[in-house]
This record gives sequence, C-alpha cells and structure tokens, in this order.
Amino acid sequence: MGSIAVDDSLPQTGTEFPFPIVSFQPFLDGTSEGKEEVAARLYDAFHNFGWVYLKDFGVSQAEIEEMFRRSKQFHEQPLQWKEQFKLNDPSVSQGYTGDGAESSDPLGGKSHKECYEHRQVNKLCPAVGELDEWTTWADSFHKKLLDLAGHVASALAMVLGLDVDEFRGQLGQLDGQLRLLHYMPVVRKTFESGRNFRINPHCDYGLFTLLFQDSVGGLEVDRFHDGKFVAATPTPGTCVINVADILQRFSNDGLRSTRHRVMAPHLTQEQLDAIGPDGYLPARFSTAFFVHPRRDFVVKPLVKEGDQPHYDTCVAGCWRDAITAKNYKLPIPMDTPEQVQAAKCVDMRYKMAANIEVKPLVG
Ligand SMILES: O=C(O)CCC(=O)C(=O)O
Ligand SMILES: [Fe+2]
Repeated sequence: MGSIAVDDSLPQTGTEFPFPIVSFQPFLDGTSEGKEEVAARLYDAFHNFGWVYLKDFGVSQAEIEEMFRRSKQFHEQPLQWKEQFKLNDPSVSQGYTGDGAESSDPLGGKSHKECYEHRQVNKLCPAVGELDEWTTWADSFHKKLLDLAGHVASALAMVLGLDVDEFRGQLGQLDGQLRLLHYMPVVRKTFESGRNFRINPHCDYGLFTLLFQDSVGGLEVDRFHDGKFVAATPTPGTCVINVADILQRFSNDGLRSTRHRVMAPHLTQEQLDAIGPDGYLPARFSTAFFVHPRRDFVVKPLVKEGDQPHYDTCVAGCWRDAITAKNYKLPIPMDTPEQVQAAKCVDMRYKMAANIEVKPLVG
C-alpha cells in the first residue's frame, strides 16, 4: 500500500485487537512473588502489545456501575446548572467542561463531549447534600481509585526496573483527577468529515491514567504513534492503564505514552442502516482517572549509560498547568522560570503531536 494522508484515515475505525488482560489480584495480595508476576505480565503487555487491560483490581462491578449511574445523573442535569461549576483554573483542575470546549488537537479539531472533573477540592462541585450526596460519593470513589493508583505506580516502577520505595518517595503524594465523561448522541455523519472526534487523538499528560468504558465502544489506540489505530473493545470487569507523558519523559521512553482517540462506535451494517446517515449515534460514558505526581516533582529523564536524555527537564505541576490551560483555552501561567520552561516543553509536545497528525502513513 502506498502513502495515504492521515486525514483520509480519520473516519476509519480500527480493527479489533487482542490486548492482554492482566489480573492485578496477585499484586494486591502483597506477596513478593505475586508482585513480581504482575510486573512481568505488565512488562510483556507494554513491550509486546503497547497497552494493557487490568482485571481484579479491587473495585467491584457494582462500584463501577454506581460510578456510571452517578456520571449519568450529573450529566442529565440542565446545562445551566452544570455551567455554574465551569472549570476555570488550571491549578484547580476541577469542574465542568461543556461540548467542544476542551480539545488537545494540534490542528484545531473538535472533540464532541462534556465532562466533570473531581479532585476532592471544595470548589466548583455540587454542594454537600445536593444530587443525592453526589460530592460525598465522588470523594469516596476518588479515594478508592487513588489507593489503586498507588499500587499501579509501584507496579510500573517494577516494570521499569526501579527501586519501588525510592520511586514512590520521589513521586510523593499522588494527585488524582477523576474525569466523568459523557459523549452525547451525535449525528452519524459528523465524524465523516473534517477533524471531528468524540475525543481527538492525544496522549494523557500525567504519570498514567486508569480508564473505564461502558459497553458502547469507539476507543482506539495508536500503539506505536504511527497513526494506525486499533479498537480497544469494551470488556466487562476491566479498566485499562494508559501510560502518560510524565512517565514517558521520566523513563526516557522506557515506557511509551498511550496515543488514543474516541471515534464512532463499531456498528454492524444492520445497525448503521437502522440509524441512517442523518441519524444519531448512541451516547457513550467513560471515566478516566488521571494520576499525577506531587507538583514539585522534577521530571528529569533517567538516562541509561551510553544514552542521551530524550526530553528537557521540567517541573510536573508547571507542566500540568500549562497543558491544562492550553487544552481548556485558559491563560498559560508564565510568572516563574519553571513555568516558562514547562511552557517551552509543552510547546515542543504539541509540535511533535502535529507532526504525527500530518505525517503520511506508510505501509
Ligand atoms: O473516553 C475514553 O475512552 C477516553 C477518554 C480520554 O482519553 C481522556 O479523557 O483523556
Ligand atoms: Fe486520554
């Protein structure tokens, strides 16, 4: 096959791919054999498949269903009510973001989604007692995922061959951002032209992300950052681990950030005919838990002997604020030398992302 422009491939949904499913239970059981076994499976998954599904991770199916019920409950509220919580400060990173308001597409594409993000900060969230104690639930689910994230961080340290205690000490208290996403029903042909997505191709920008999806589908992964997306089929009882930019930078590409997007769900011809070109694709719900290190963690690539650093050093909190501000169209903080340096690194990140978008596909 000759070269084709990446734009032509955008409506195409990838083929299904047999990503490995790793049970996290032996790690949670806490024996050193169990931990080593899980780390070895994760190593194999990341290196041979580029991505991994996790099962038996200590969050029950009932808790996941309750999370989706709560997300639906929030998003069903009138737009005006949700907009009182509009996310407006990158250093807070909590609140509501409406349809199309956030995009990390370097070519200005549109992501058709809305989301509410929760960080256990007493700002821009429903009042205690409102929506059936909604915030109390969000705080406790956030805490549950943060505990899991601590174990996943330790497992990833083992995957990288690092001393777990030293690595966890460097990361400090992890900071989670619970993002409840709603992809509203969209006219089917929306995704067939221009740069329209449910979520544009991107890499997450913390350490790693735990991602839960409902049964609708549409999540796709570009394992090798070459524009060849494969479908990440919803699998009950699992979440996935997306390696994110800080871990890629810190490990000097020892682990690769997961490039992913959400497109139209994969439907049978019969389902497509029933919808018709002007009909609506079904809504989709997913939940991401973005995991960041302490704000003053210095992201300096760990360079192996004989290698060079692949990235400039930056401070994690400044990196996070700069990308959040850029994606949510807020002013990028530039008051300190660390903020200026992070903004430079972020600028480079978007140039690299744009380069992938315009690069012709070969093969
Ligand atoms: O909805 C999904 O499955 C992916 C969400 C995502 O990539 C994100 O919020 O960063
Ligand atoms: Fe993402």
